[in-house]
Amino acid sequence: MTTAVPTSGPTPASVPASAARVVDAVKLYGTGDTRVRALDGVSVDFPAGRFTAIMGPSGSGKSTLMHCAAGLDTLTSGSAFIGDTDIGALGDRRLTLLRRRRIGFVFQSFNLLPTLTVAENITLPLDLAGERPDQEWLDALVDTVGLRDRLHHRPGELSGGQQQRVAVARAFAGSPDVVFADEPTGNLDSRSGQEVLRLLGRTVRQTARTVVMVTHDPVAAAHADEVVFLADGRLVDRMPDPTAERVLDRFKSFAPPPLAQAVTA
Ligand SMILES: Nc1ncnc2c1ncn2[C@@H]1O[C@H](COP(=O)(O)OP(=O)(O)OP(=O)(O)O)[C@@H](O)[C@H]1O
Repeated sequence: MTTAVPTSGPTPASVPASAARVVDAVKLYGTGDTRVRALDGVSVDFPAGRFTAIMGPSGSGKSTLMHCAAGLDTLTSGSAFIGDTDIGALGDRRLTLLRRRRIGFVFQSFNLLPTLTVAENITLPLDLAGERPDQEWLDALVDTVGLRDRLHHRPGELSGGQQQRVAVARAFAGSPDVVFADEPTGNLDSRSGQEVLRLLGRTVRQTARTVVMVTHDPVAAAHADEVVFLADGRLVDRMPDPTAERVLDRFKSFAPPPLAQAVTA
């Protein structure tokens, strides 16, 4: 894989100390006996220019936190900000525009359009937003993800790892304030997963972009600059400069025994 990394490119629209944050976030699902408190008063900031991992046992609220922070879902109470923008105060149209222009997404299942080429998939969010791509930035991104010789292929002709690298390039193509990644290595073998994680880490460190990644994998979390831990819908710890071993140790103290064993296995 090519290791070139874009060093220039457009500056994100705004670069405050926090690329994203939630304040006193509460999210309830259901009503009555079936009511679930998925987020129970979480306040957390995701610093600009950093790679943050969200970890916690299954059901601890990781995906809910990410979805609410990214404006894909709404909080029951509390606030979510992208930069200085309170996304709860935006109407549907402005929220859609904000998601298109200031947020990138990487999902476990790649979510590429099979009929489009790699090049078309990478620029799709920009095309939808009616924006012209910054060609220099795109060129550098394509080199970073190592897919220059695949630009005219379709996703079905690529391996899972290559498809996820396309999804990473797509997420960064519009130079968003923050890229949210939900279990980005969940469908990959460990070697391809490591490549994607290194790619995320390199892009953050060498271009001052911001990534927030949900994972249940201590090895994946160790690629981040910091790990925030959730348990039962609450923020229970933060760990700067994580290693897989320290993350696993900390994780075991939050997870019920069967889960801790599953992660160790
Ligand atoms: N749409 C929903 N309706 C009802 N309950 C939900 C919904 N989405 C999530 N929940 C519940 O909210 C809690 C938190 O779920 P969430 O998916 O955020 O956890 P998670 O930490 O991401 O879990 P996992 O690691 O298993 O993906 C869980 O108890 C879950 O069952």
